[in-house]
Amino acid sequence: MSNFASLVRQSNLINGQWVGADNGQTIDVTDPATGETIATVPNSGQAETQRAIDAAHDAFPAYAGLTLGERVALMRKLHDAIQDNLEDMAQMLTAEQGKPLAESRAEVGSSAAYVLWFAEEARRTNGAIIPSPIAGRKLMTTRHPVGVVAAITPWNFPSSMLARKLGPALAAGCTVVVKPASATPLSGLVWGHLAEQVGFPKGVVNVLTGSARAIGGEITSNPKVRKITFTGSTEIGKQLLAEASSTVKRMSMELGGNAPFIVFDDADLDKAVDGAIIAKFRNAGQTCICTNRLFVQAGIYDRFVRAFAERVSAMKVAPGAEDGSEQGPLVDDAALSKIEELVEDALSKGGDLVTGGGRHDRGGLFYQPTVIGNATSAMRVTTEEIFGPVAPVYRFESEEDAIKAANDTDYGLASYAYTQDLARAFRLQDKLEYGLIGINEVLIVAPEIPFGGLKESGLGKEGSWQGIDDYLETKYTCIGGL
Ligand SMILES: NC(=O)C1=CN([C@@H]2O[C@H](COP(=O)(O)OP(=O)(O)OC[C@H]3O[C@@H](n4cnc5c(N)ncnc54)[C@H](O)[C@@H]3O)[C@@H](O)[C@H]2O)C=CC1
Ligand SMILES: O=C(O)[C@H](O)CS(=O)(=O)O
Repeated sequence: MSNFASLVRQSNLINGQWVGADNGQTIDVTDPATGETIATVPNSGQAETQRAIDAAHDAFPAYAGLTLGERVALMRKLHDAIQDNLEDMAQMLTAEQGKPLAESRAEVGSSAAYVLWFAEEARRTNGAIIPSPIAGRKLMTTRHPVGVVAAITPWNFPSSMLARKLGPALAAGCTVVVKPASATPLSGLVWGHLAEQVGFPKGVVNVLTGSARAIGGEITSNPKVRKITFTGSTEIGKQLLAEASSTVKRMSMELGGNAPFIVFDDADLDKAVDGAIIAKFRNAGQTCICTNRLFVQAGIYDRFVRAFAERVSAMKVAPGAEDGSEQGPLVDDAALSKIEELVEDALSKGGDLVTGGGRHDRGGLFYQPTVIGNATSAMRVTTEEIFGPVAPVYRFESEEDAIKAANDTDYGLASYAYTQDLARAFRLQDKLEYGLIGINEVLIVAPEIPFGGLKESGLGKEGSWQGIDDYLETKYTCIGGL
C-alpha cells in the first residue's frame, strides 16, 4: 500500500457512520497491474441501501435549508480538500483502476475543477419574473433542489465521473447516495471521507459498495429517491430507465460511445497522428469518448497508417505507477477476453494486423496497443464499443461517405475530425450526429462544456451552465388579488 493508505476507507458511509455490510461479507479490490488485493470493501445490499436513502431523505430539509453562502463555502472546502490530497488520490486511483499516474493526476485535478465550477454555478440558480397578461397578478418562477439523488458511477473514471454528479447535486442543495463500481470503489469512498472531513452534515453524502443488482434495485424502486444520475454502459442505462419508471424519477444518463475519428486528405498529418494516439489510447482505450473507428481518406491513408502504427508500436506499456507509462493494464479478465475476441473477429474478416494484436509480454492484463488496417463494416469493432487499445482503420473516398459511415451507429457521444478546410469543419458540425465534436483537437472536455451524448449515448448534460439544471425543479407561483 503506498502513501495513500491513510485515505483508504474499507467500509461504507451511511448517515455519518462508517459501517460494514450487514452480513459481514466483503469484496476484494485488486490492482489490475499486479493482481494483488489492495483493500476490501463491504458487499452491501438492499437493507443498507434503504438505510442510506433514509439518511439522505432525513438530512435533505436541513441541507437544502442552508444559506447559499454556507453551501458554497462547504463546496469550496471540498475543492480545497481534493486539491490538498491530489497526489495520494491519484496514486490510489492508479492502484485500483490501472491508468498511468499522469492520467490519474489529471482526473483528480479535473474532479476538483468540477466541484469548484458548481460551487459557483450554485449562485446562478435564478428563477424569473414573468410579465402578467392579466392585471393584478405577479407571476414568478423559483428553482428548488430535487431531493435525494442516487449517483451510480463507472470504473474507468471513478473520481471525475463522481465529481460531475456530486458537484451539481450538492450545489443545488440535494443529498446523495453514491454507488461506485465494485472494481474501483476506493476513490468514491474517499469522496465520502473528504465530504465528512470538510463539514458536510451527516446523511448528506452516503457512499456504499456491493451488489449492483441489490443496491440498484432499491435505488430504482424507493420513492424517496427523486433522481438517478448514471454513468456506464448503455445496456445498464436502459435497464435503470425501465426500473425507475415505476416511480417517475428524474434521470440523467451518460452512456456508451462509438467515436469516429475522421482524417481527410488535407489534414495536418502529424497533428492527426498525435490526436489519434491520445483519442484512442487514453486509459488504454477504456473511455466512453475514445476513438472506436478511424476513417482515413484514400489519399492520405497509407501515410497515416504508417506514421500512426510507428507511434503506436513505440508506446510504453507498463504499470500505471511506473514512470513514463503510456498504457496500463485492462481492468479485468473479462475486458481482456473481449478485446481478444474483437481482434480475432476483425482479422478473420480481412483486417490487416499492422502492429500489436496480442497479449503484452508483461503478462497479466496487459495488451499490446494494436492497429488493424483494411477494416470493414462487417467487423464487430464497427458496431461494438471496443473499450480497449485496438484501433481499426477504415479507408474512405468522399466526405459524404465518411459522414455516412461515422453516423451509422446507435451511439452519439464523441466524434473527431482532422481537416484544414474551414467550410468542411462547419459542414461536419452540422452533419455529425454526436454530442461532442472535436475538429483538429481531441482533448475537448472541461467543466465549462456540456458533456453528453445523442441517441443511445445518453440523456442530459454534465458540466457547463446546463449541468445543474437536472438537479433542480422549477416552481411557478402566481400572486393574485393585487
Ligand atoms: N458517457 C460517459 O460519460 C461515460 C460512459 N461510460 C460507459 O461505461 C461503460 C464502462 O463502465 P462500466 O462500469 O463497465 O459500466 P457498467 O454499466 O457495467 O457499470 C456502471 C455502473 O453501474 C453499476 N451497475 C451495473 N448493473 C447495475 C444495476 N443493475 N443497477 C444499478 N447499478 C448497476 C456498476 O456497478 C457500475 O457502478 C462503457 O460502456 C462506457 O462507455 C464510462 C465512462 C463515461
Ligand atoms: O469518457 C469517459 O469515460 C470520460 O467522460 C472521459 S473525460 O470526459 O473525462 O475525458
